[in-house]
Amino acid sequence: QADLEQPSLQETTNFCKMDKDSLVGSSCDVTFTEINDINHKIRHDLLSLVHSDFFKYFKLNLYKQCPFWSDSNGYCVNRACAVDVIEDWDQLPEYWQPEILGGFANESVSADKARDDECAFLDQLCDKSFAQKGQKGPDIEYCDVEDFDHDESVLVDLTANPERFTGYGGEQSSQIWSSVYRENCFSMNETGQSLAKDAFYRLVSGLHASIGTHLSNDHLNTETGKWGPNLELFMLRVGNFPDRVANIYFNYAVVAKALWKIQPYLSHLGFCNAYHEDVKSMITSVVSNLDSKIFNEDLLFHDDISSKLKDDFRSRFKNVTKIMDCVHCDRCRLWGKVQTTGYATSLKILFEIDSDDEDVKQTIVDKLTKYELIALFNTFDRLSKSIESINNFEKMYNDSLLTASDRILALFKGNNFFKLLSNAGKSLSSSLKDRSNESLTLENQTEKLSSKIIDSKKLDVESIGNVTDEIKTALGNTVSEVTDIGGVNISNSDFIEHENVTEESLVRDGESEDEVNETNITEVLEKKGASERFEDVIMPPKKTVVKNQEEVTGNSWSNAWTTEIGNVKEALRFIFTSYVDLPRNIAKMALYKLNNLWNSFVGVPSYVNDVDPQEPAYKLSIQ
Ligand SMILES: Cc1cc2nc3c(=O)[nH]c(=O)nc-3n(C[C@H](O)[C@H](O)[C@H](O)COP(=O)(O)OP(=O)(O)OC[C@H]3O[C@@H](n4cnc5c(N)ncnc54)[C@H](O)[C@@H]3O)c2cc1C
Repeated sequence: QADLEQPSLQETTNFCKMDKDSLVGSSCDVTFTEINDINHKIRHDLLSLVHSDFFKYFKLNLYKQCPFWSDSNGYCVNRACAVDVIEDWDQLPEYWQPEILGGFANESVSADKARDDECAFLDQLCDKSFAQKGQKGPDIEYCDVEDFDHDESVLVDLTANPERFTGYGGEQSSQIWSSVYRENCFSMNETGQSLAKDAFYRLVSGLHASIGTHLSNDHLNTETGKWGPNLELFMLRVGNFPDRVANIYFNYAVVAKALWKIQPYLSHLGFCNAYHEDVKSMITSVVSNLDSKIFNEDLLFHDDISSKLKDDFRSRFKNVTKIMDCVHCDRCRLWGKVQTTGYATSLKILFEIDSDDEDVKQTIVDKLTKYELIALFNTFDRLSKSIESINNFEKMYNDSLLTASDRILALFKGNNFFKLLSNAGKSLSSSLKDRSNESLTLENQTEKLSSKIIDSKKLDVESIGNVTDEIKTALGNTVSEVTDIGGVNISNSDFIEHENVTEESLVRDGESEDEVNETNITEVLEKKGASERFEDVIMPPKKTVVKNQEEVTGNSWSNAWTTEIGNVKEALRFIFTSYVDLPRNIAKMALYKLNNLWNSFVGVPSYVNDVDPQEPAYKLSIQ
């Protein structure tokens, strides 16, 4: 419900407002940017590591009863909630087979027996057993490590059951999350509690946010049936809440510090070198990029009083891991169990390996069960994947905020389009200058022509002056409309058909055919060689000179015939020239649109009127 009240993606800028150069937390001497850099370096090796045969199998009891309340209130029936457990032992690689490992002398051993001995078998996989518990000492466990050895436990290939959107939600998951957050109500009121309480909250919130990131990143698009990132969902669950994003980074720092801390003792362990030689080198290359300053665990529980707080912290976190047994969706339960076990292991390493005695440290690491180690590295991988996804989502988010003009700008910049456009602008402006010169010549010609007309026809001086002024204005605009925008010469006049200044326009502008002696105009133009000079001037078809009224009325059939033929010719000419003009018109339209976009981008009004000012160039005679 709270999510429904969230602002829409476009209304929020929280994602961008995060200061990535600030520290991840008061107990972390590392910035968000530094963690991004570390993650970038280790991502590949970490991924290979968790796909290795040692780290990809996890064992858990999927059918354990919820210890806190009756869980008969529902199951997740989606296919996506299901976990594919390993039932067919034969499908495992050869080196996992009992006979290869020498774990079972008798090949006829029953499948059940094999399952029972699975733990022993897995222990034999490595040079050193991770399952030795040693004698009972003080409780240093943050999760129930006995869980893995349960009769009903199943072996799961984590890579075959990715953590992603399952559709699990509603009251059931809400109940789980509120129980998890309720564990954060520490009863003690002592110094340091606020830091511990804060750390506890950040751990569970970071887990919650990391799960939210994965289900948004690997989300089922019900329309296309494809899995992929869903930015809108991510923003609703995580992206709009910088504190949630920060908590993922905090968890990353906590787990990374735990790995850094056990690094010297890991070298003592034989990680299945016989089967996967790279495992050790992959661990080294991941952990060697981590730094002790990434998280300072000493700030949390540093004196005797706080040891009580630590006990409280430990038992509360253990409860969180147990709450995972109440999750109805198996796939969610699997990953909830893996990750809470991973955090529990990190906390054990951080808060219990505090002795100065190297042997004690080594013993604690040696006592880590194989499943704790698997959970630890897989939890680190989950956080690493979350951080990678957050960075991808941020790119998607920024892209979604780009306006259309920004996109064009980015495109132009990326393709060095400005250079091209400026070159185009130069050639355009020079061609326009040429055209302007031609137009000025035309203006002179027209003026001379006008005076000729005045002389020859002794017409009203004023009306001819008007005609000339109109022509001048039209020609003047052609020159003045060359605008310089941001160093790019784009002429609006290019979008105006200035070829319009034709003999026909002279005729039209010069009032009626009666007043302007068309023959004289043509004669003058011919004398001046105008047709050579004004190559781009489209000459209208010669008008049919109507000689006298009698001929017209006397032969109306032939008149109609001539008109129809004229119309057909005109139509054919129109079709033909349309094809010829098509490429040029497309180019002009593109330039026109670009100019409009540019004008709106730089915030100036559009100079070009969308309405075509010209009269149609072709007119059919309808009688
Ligand atoms: C252990 C566990 C594992 C799960 N794994 C998966 C999975 O793999 N795939 C899958 O699709 N679903 C999974 N879910 C379900 C998923 O976490 C959500 O509960 C579900 O998608 C419904 O989401 P929601 O928007 O209703 O709010 P929820 O995520 O259920 O959150 C409830 C309330 O908690 C608050 N909140 C949300 N996130 C945070 C945060 N990071 N920090 C602090 N407060 C927060 C908000 O106020 C929110 O309204 C899992 C649930 C659990 C309990």
